[in-house]
Amino acid sequence: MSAPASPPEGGAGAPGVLRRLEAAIAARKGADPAVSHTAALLARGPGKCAEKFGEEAVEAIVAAAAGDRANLVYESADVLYHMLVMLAARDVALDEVLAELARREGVSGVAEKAARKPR
Ligand SMILES: N=c1c2ncn([C@@H]3O[C@H](COP(=O)(O)OP(=O)(O)OP(=O)(O)O)[C@@H](O)[C@H]3O)c2ncn1[C@@H]1O[C@H](COP(=O)(O)O)[C@@H](O)[C@H]1O
Repeated sequence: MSAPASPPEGGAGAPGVLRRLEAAIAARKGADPAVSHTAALLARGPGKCAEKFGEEAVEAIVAAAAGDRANLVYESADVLYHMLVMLAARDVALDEVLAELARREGVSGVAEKAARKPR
């Protein structure tokens, strides 16, 4: 019997911490908003979750523009958490996003943009 084909190096999966965070967020759906920040956010609806993601992204942008490395790391963690909450609010799995990234692997952004332009 021949050996199974090797998966692409590194695979297309999320690191454990992102997987655990996605599961924690999913588990908070319908939980008591008084004891869970995630539940409180989800209870306010997908629009509010998207708005919070935008606010956190701006905070990361400010840190990056200021060259505040420590704050950029901190705010980027907030961005990732709030992105997962926003996705959960719309029932989009992290795997769907990762599959899109995997699909793009090896496709130059410059070539992709050129292909989109009308001929
Ligand atoms: N990773 C996070 C995480 N990152 C940031 N935050 C919270 O996100 C909030 C962002 O602060 P803001 O002041 O911007 O938001 P806010 O307090 O809603 O203020 P307003 O804008 O509403 O005035 C803070 O309360 C942070 O504690 C997080 N809350 C939860 N998690 C993860 O989610 C898990 C479940 O948390 P709970 O849902 O709270 O049980 C935790 O174990 C963590 O792993």
